[in-house]
Amino acid sequence: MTTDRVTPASGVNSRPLRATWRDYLSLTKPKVISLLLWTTLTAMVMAARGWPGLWLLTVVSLAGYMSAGSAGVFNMIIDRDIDLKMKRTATRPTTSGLISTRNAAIFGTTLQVLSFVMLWVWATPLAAWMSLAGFVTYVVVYTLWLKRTTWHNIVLGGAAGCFPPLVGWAAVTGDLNLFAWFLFAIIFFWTPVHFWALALMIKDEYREVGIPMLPVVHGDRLTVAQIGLYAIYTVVLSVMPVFFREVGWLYFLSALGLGGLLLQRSWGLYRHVMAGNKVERRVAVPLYLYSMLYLALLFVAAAVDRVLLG
Ligand code: HEM
Ligand SMILES: CC(C)=CCC/C(C)=C/CC/C(C)=C/COP(=O)(O)OP(=O)(O)O
Repeated sequence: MTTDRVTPASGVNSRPLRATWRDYLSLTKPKVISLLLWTTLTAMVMAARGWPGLWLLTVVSLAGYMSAGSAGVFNMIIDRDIDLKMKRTATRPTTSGLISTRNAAIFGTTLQVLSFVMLWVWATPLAAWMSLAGFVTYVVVYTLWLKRTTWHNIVLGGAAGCFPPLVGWAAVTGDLNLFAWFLFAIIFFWTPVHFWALALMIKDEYREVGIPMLPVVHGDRLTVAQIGLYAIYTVVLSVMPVFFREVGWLYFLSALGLGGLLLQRSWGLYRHVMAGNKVERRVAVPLYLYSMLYLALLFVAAAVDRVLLG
């Protein structure tokens, strides 16, 4: 049973601990959201081919944060049993009982409802629907359904993280074009590279709690091969918008340069593991960290290109 209040484990001070706003904020996974929001805001600039306006940027940033944050809250409620057993997640307020399930659910619901209304009223209804679709995909498709049942969880459930650029695009134009769907697809193929590089390092924790992540189910070799494949898909897909004249040479060169580094790091990890070595942090961490820089810079390049050359 989770409670609203917990007492310090030491027992020295019996004063009950109360959750602060920082604890509630931590339920929203702020660091992950920073990159999700980055893809939303840069997509807005791409859609507007310029400055989308301070008001719209502010509304979408706030509402986007609240929607993705709400998804994080429900993910932490649903997963509190396994989060409790993994070192990385054991201290989350939902697992320690610092924030009760009921309070977390009220918080998450409030964020989602407010976000939907804000996007509907001050952006566009399609932006509100796209945001809700991201929420449902993360909470229902990924967390409730796929995460515990199949190693395809990341590829299919990862679609959740592809919605933020659609939210941004729809907020500016009221609809979605082919280029917006390219942005969706780039994140779709990027996600396995991002996550499996990390999963290789924390697979023992996933094994212990019975989560069928790819390295747990099929081992390191197949995982690095899949990472390499998805890195190739990502890079190929990232240059395709150029051939549809959606972006120009500035983006093209950036996508090739950034993509080249993604392939190089994936190849390094592949060779390391295929040579019979155990996965080491010094080869997996750089790929995991670079994957985030890659996505952030690729989206900047597309935005700058469409503003300057569009
Ligand atoms: C199925 C999809 C995804 C899974 C399973 C996943 C999983 C993870 C995990 C387990 C971490 C480690 C966080 C920690 O240390 O607590 C992480 C970090 C991160 N992820 Fe993802 N991720 C996914 C998609 C995304 C997407 C779509 C984005 C943004 C576009 C993203 C951005 C980040 C960022 C910025 C971090 C670093 C956070 C930090 O330093 O604490 N992730 N991800
Ligand atoms: C538009 C919109 C609302 C989109 C929402 C998309 C969203 C919140 C994506 C987050 C992806 C993510 C952090 C997955 C990790 O979950 P996990 O359960 O595997 O990680 P954990 O073990 O750290 O909890």
